Amino acid sequence: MSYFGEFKDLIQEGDLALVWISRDNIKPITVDSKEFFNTRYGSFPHRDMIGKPYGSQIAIRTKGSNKFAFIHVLQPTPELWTLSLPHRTQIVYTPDSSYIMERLNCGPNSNVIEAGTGSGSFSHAFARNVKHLYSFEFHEARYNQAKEEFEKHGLINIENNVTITHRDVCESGFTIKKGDVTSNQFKDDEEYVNLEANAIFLDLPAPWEALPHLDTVISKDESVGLCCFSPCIEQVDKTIEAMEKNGWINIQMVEIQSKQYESRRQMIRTLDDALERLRDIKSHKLEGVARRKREFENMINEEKKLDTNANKIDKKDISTQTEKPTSKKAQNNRPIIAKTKFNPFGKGSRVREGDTNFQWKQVSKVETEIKSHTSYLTFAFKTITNTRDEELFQKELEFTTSKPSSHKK
Ligand SMILES: C[S@@+](CC[C@H](N)C(=O)[O-])C[C@H]1O[C@@H](n2cnc3c(N)ncnc32)[C@H](O)[C@@H]1O
Repeated sequence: MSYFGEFKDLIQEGDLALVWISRDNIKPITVDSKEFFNTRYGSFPHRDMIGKPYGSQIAIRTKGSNKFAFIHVLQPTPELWTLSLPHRTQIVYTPDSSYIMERLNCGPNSNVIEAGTGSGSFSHAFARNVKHLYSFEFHEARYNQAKEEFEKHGLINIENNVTITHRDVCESGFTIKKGDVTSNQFKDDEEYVNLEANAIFLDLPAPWEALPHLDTVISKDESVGLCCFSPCIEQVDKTIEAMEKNGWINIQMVEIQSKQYESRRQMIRTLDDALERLRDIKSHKLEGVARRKREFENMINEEKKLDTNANKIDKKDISTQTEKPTSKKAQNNRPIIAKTKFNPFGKGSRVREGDTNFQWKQVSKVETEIKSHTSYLTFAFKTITNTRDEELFQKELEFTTSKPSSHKK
């Protein structure tokens, strides 16, 4: 089983762990007892994490204050990796990848082709769920980075359920043979890899160029699913044309719009509330005008008094005596206005959500920050061998007809 799919209880030296700072700030670390995880709130020693269960909260005292700063140390999963990985390209996020795997019937018997590998976001999700992933990337640096990462994460290991190949799939197709730049370990008598793919995912700028190469590497005896991931509708149009030309059927285009809803109560505001609010604003306005007038008159009076006194004192004392009323002083003279009672339109004292003195209705609030790379997903299916296996069919028929029907009385 791959490292990403292997659950462990305790954090250990050398582990790849994900540090959760906030929902949109998750950082990967390799646990090393001599290292620190630095944040703007302070440094978290890795040694404080070792031996603690995954999911633990680690706290430190913040610099120069008596407060605490917290992080949580989590075990990597494909979903968390997607949120924390170093981006080398645009990536596929979980709302899309989970839907695609479901539509392509991915499971423990699936052999999947993925092109291109990019940042390996989707590769991690595929690797956990399928029998074998064949991933292709034509950018040399990205191929090397992804290969190294897959090895480190245990995706390319003894069980070997991921193969990554350096290849331009539009030009050279998907066949993997001895001598190719690939992570595949060929046996002595092996010349080719028999891909027998039954699910294909193409995240390429021109999937219509790669599509004609698929027939030689897909499984012949079952329905094979294909999904092309393209941001522009013009690309979708070209892809559909190529799918139809190459015998792919049941073509359907889908776009995932992921939204999260939060259920909460909202106060019901009536017309009477609105009228009361308007009266409130009007009275505040009048109070304000009267107050400012009073403050101005006070200031003039103070100045007059000071002028009279100034005639009686020495010149050298002037600087200490001529202090005009400051705004602070004016503020101190301000009449204390009684705190307004709650108004249901915003300002005023706070009311706890659901307070039984008010009326509430149930609403849903949309969270806008869910990450998803908006692209069109074009699905199609193909079965190469459509001829009936007569022998198998007869056997099935005999078996079905020989069974006593549960409907017969
Ligand atoms: C958008 S990224 C894929 C992101 C990936 N699905 C993920 O979730 O991280 C597209 C990748 O396809 C690669 N690519 C583009 N054309 C290719 C081709 N003809 N053959 C192989 N890889 C190709 C690019 O180098 C790039 O890394």
